[in-house]
Order: sequence, then C-alpha cells, then structure tokens
Amino acid sequence: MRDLLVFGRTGQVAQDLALLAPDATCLGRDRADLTDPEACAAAILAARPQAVINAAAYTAVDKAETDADTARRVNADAPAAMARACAELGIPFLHISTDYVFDGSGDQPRAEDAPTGPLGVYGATKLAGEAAVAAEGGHWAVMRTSWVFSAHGANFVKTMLRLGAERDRLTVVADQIGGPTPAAEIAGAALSMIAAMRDDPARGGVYHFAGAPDTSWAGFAREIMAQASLGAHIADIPSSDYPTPAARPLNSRLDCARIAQDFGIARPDWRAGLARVLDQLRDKA
Ligand SMILES: NC(=O)C1=CN([C@@H]2O[C@H](COP(=O)(O)OP(=O)(O)OC[C@H]3O[C@@H](n4cnc5c(N)ncnc54)[C@H](OP(=O)(O)O)[C@@H]3O)[C@@H](O)[C@H]2O)C=CC1
Ligand SMILES: Cc1cn([C@H]2C[C@H](O)[C@@H](COP(=O)(O)OP(=O)(O)O[C@H]3O[C@@H](C)C(=O)[C@@H](O)[C@H]3O)O2)c(=O)[nH]c1=O
Ligand SMILES: [Mg+2]
Repeated sequence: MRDLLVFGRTGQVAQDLALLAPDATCLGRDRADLTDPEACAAAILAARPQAVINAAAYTAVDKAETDADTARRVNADAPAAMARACAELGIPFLHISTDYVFDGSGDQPRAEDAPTGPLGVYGATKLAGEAAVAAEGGHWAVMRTSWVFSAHGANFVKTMLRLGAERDRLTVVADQIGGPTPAAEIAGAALSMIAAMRDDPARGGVYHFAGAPDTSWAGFAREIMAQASLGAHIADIPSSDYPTPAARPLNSRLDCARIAQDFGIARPDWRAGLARVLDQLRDKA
C-alpha cells in the first residue's frame, strides 16, 4: 500500500511489514522515538499518510518491571498520541497488543471482551495503550497477538536454536500454553485489516490473532529441535522452576473467531511458519 506509515523499522513485525509493503515508510527510533509521544503525532501530521500501523513497542518483559516509566510512555502514551493524530486526519490506525494483557487463569481460549488482568508492567502498559487508543475516538483497530517469532530480531526460536546447538538438554516451561505466531503472518493480517478498514469505516475494534495449534513453550521448543535436526532433549518444567522478574500468564490461548468472521483471516499454522523461518535463517547463514 502506498502512503502507509509504520512505526518501527528494526522489530520483527516491522521488518516483515517492510517486506510485504515495500512502498510503506517505516520510521525507526532515529526518526520517531516513542518516548516522545508528541514527536510521533507530529510525524503523522507531517507525512499525511492514508493509514498508520504501530509495530514499535517496549517488549522487554522482565526489564519493564524496573523501567515502568519508559514502558508506559512507549506502550501507552505514544500509541495514544498516534491515535489522536490519525483521528485528526480521519485515517485508520492499527495498533498491535499482546496476550499478556490477560491474567492467564483457566484453560479456555479468551475472546476479545474477556476480562483483562495483566500480571506485570509490560502487560499493564500494553493494556493502557489499548484503552488510550480506543479513547481517542478515531478509526482504530487493536490486534492482540502472542509469542511472535521470525528470522530477524530476538525471539524464542533463535534462543532455542542457539541453546540447542550448545547443550544436550534444555529445561523449558510446559505449563504456559499459547499460540506461537510468525511475524510475517502478523504483517500480512495487519495489511489486510488496514486495507479493509480503508474501504469500510465501520470496521474496527479489538481482534485476537495467534498461530495454531496452541502449545506450550516446551512443545514449541521440541518442534524447533525437530525441524532444525538438533538433538537436544527438551525437559518439561513448571513455571515455578523458571523464576523471572515478571510473571507470565499460564493460559495464553486466544479465541480468534472474530478476525475470521469480520476479515476472513484464519489462524496460521505456526509449524509451517517455523519451517519458512528456518529456511530464511539457512539462506542468511
Ligand atoms: N515479541 C513478541 O513475542 C510479541 C509482541 N507483541 C507485540 O507486537 C508488536 C511488535 O512486536 P515485535 O515486532 O516482536 O517487537 P520487537 O521486540 O522485535 O521490536 C520492537 C520494536 O520497537 C522499537 N522500539 C522500542 N522502543 C522504541 C522507542 N522508544 N522508540 C522507537 N522505537 C522503539 C524497537 O526499535 P529499536 O530496535 O530501536 O529498539 C523495535 O523496532 C508490539 O506491539 C508487541 O508488543 C505481541 C505479542 C508477542
Ligand atoms: C530461554 C528459556 C525460556 N524459557 C521460558 C521463559 C518464558 O516463560 C518462555 C518464553 O521465553 P521468552 O523470553 O521468549 O518469553 P517472553 O519474552 O515473555 O515472550 C513474550 O514476549 C512478549 C513481548 C509478548 O507479548 C508475549 O506474547 C510473549 O511472546 O520460555 C524456558 O523455560 N527455558 C529457557 O531456556
Ligand atoms: Mg522476550
């Protein structure tokens, strides 16, 4: 799409947006620092794009626990300013959020209107961002996704490939369940949503989008080892054996029926996405 403005240039989703939408303008930290929300709004008003996607965020879940002010500016105040500028221009704004807005109780998939209850600062600031975007009253959508991976940037797949090559045995949490999601699929879904929003001002709101089938981090790790032909044994552990500054939700299952119904976007199979990412990593090497 021409005249699409993207916040983020180096992130996983931002890089796949740049690949799928080569005409889009992707603003890195050097051109739009999200710790300066008004600068983000000014960048939109100066560029006068036809649509905006925010693919930048403070994603360091543990570090956020001791850096809450920065996380809040980046994850809540900046998206609010972006939504305000988009509302002023009358253009659609798509913002990306996370499964970590939920408390992870129970064992059923959560729909978009399920009660939230973030367990840490990252999730709390992302939830504040969602609320702030909605409160600006423009033409907005929030896509909540989970467990993002790709060939670029830092993610669980690349960590497991590194550790799996170094060790015979890895311990990985088996009681957190969710949907690993390829960044390329998120980028594709976001572009479809923004195109549909431009055609129909009635479309918008909160949408869940995650890869299928749901699995645990240990299950994800086992598939990574299998597809990469690494022999490291993955031993299941409970979250209590992997202490981290921020607690993670146990049940991260997202009910993705609404995005299928409203936009015709189905949950992608993350195992196929993983195969493509491993191919890309082999090509890079
Ligand atoms: N990663 C995941 O597992 C998940 C991510 N999400 C959400 O998906 C979206 C995309 O995430 P993903 O692609 O994985 O993100 P990454 O962690 O790969 O990248 C984050 C991006 O945000 C940018 N950024 C961070 N702080 C600032 C700042 N102050 N000013 C400008 N840019 C900044 C980074 O730039 P720089 O390189 O300069 O730091 C980078 O481009 C985010 O909204 C995230 O919350 C949702 C669920 C899971
Ligand atoms: C490296 C490693 C991690 N783990 C666990 C820790 C954690 O529970 C899980 C995944 O580790 P990560 O560090 O990738 O997790 P984390 O950074 O919390 O991932 C999250 O990032 C944010 C941005 C999101 O929005 C979420 O959807 C989610 O993807 O695996 C092990 O059990 N063993 C290991 O050797
Ligand atoms: Mg992480």
